[in-house]
Amino acid sequence: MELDKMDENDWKYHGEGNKSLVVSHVQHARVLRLLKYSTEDDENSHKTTEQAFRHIQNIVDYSKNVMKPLLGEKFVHNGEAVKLPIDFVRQLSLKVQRERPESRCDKVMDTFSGCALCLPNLTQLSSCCCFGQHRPPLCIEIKPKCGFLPSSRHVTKEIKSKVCRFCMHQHFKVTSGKWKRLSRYCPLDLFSGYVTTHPFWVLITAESHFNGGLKWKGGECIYSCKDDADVLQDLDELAQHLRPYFLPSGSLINGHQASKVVLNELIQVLMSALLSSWDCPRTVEPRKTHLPEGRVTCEASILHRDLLWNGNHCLPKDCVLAKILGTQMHDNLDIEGLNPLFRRVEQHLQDFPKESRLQIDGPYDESFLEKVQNCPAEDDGSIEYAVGKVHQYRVAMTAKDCSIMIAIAPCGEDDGLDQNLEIQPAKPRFSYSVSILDLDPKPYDSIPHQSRLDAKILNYYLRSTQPNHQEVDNLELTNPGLFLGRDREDCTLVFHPV
Ligand SMILES: O=P(O)(O)O[C@@H]1[C@@H](OP(=O)(O)O)[C@H](OP(=O)(O)O)[C@H](O)[C@H](OP(=O)(O)O)[C@H]1OP(=O)(O)O
Ligand SMILES: Nc1ncnc2c1ncn2[C@@H]1O[C@H](COP(=O)(O)OP(=O)(O)OP(=O)(O)O)[C@@H](O)[C@H]1O
Repeated sequence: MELDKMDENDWKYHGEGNKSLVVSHVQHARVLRLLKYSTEDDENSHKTTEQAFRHIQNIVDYSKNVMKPLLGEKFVHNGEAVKLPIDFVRQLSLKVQRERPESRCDKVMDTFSGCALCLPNLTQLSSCCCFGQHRPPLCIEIKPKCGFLPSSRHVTKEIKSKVCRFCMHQHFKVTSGKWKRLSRYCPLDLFSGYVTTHPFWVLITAESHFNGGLKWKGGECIYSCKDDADVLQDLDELAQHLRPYFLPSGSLINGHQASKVVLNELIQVLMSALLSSWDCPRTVEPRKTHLPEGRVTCEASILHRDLLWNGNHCLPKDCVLAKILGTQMHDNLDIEGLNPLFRRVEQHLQDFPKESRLQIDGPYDESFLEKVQNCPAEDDGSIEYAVGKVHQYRVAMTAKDCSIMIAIAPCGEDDGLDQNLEIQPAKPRFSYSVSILDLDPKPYDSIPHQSRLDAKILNYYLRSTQPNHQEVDNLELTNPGLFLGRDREDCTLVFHPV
């Protein structure tokens, strides 16, 4: 990429989240991730080039030096911070504006600093995998969210050890209007290690709202979740795109039946990608990560509880889900247990305002990772313990909010597969790559907000499911949310390690 010859016509809108907007190159497998600012946030919108560059460099350092060692070299692409010509950024901003979803337009793209994060386009496999193939790669993005129930002795509300945060939180989201309806996705189903197609069905259809459902073919978005969409019609359309990949050209199956077959094939590939032990030779039975008893079932999940209870709860060691779950579990005190430690750090910073060795806002280097990994097991009253726990909590928050991209491509017998695993769920054969994205550091000063949010989520959930509930806090509550539908049949498939 020649930074002095940037042309906005070479880039197109790709997607965005709460904090960044992403454009992809029309020819090369690169994306630029630009910062976004709230229109009301004057202070941030005028971040200087140096400040914005530092901010993006912090993201790179955090991905590279902290999240990559925790999540695995193979899954994380940290990218590089770049400075772009300001005219290019302004033209780009005008160009992409009409493509942006209305729900994201409460924020504007940063056109002041000229800084961005340049990353590989993870919706496209590296060329070696598609060698000799005419079909473009497919890609599915999912956002798994938090996959365990807290077991901390600091948790004061019993419901938190029964119903997972995602299932409780969605009642609040529906009530506040962020989501139009409840989803049947429960992260604990996905992370349970009990192999069933249910969470995958939910994830690849519109049922999961923003927690999945984005699909690309050759880098072009072919399907995204819409709140008001006709799910069945949309799925048939999606299946049309997928048909050439999963059904032989002469196949006579048509209509909904064909859609079901094709989507099931896709799910098999997804399951293999998410549950493959990447560090194990494929001929060896993968080692398993056993999940703590009693922490794997969420009472709000629609998956049959007896199935989960009878299951052997383990994820193949080193599969992407085990890596993410392990990192999420660095939050082992829960926000309730973290609060007093956060206050200890605050007090210390008040007493020693020039203190920088705690690395609250970085640098995110080996020494930061050391604080995360070598935090004392018991509270010895020290500032080291408190800051270690705060850092662990922030690392866990990042892992609870990351997304997974699974890019898959059909491959012929002789294709070079290099680092990508090859699987054979059915003919034809596929290769795939798995990446984890959105690994930004979560701000230290968002911890008090997390604490308030925790109480709010709990109250909304109890209020909407238990009419006689007494408030946990004196928060103002309105409109109880809806209840989960439990009418969906599930289909269980046997998973064979590859
Ligand atoms: O609090 P949550 O669990 O709703 O997560 C937020 C996400 O909502 P989600 O549930 O995925 O729809 C939210 O995603 P959306 O904007 O809803 O796509 C953000 O990722 C937010 O992180 P940040 O403030 O941008 O760093 C996320 O906030 P934190 O990870 O900082 O809590
Ligand atoms: N390297 C990449 N390759 C392809 N697509 C990407 C890449 N990085 C991000 N995207 C796309 O852009 C979207 C927004 O990026 P990202 O999730 O990093 O934004 P965010 O604002 O940090 O999100 P959040 O709302 O979680 O804070 C992603 O959901 C994904 O679809």
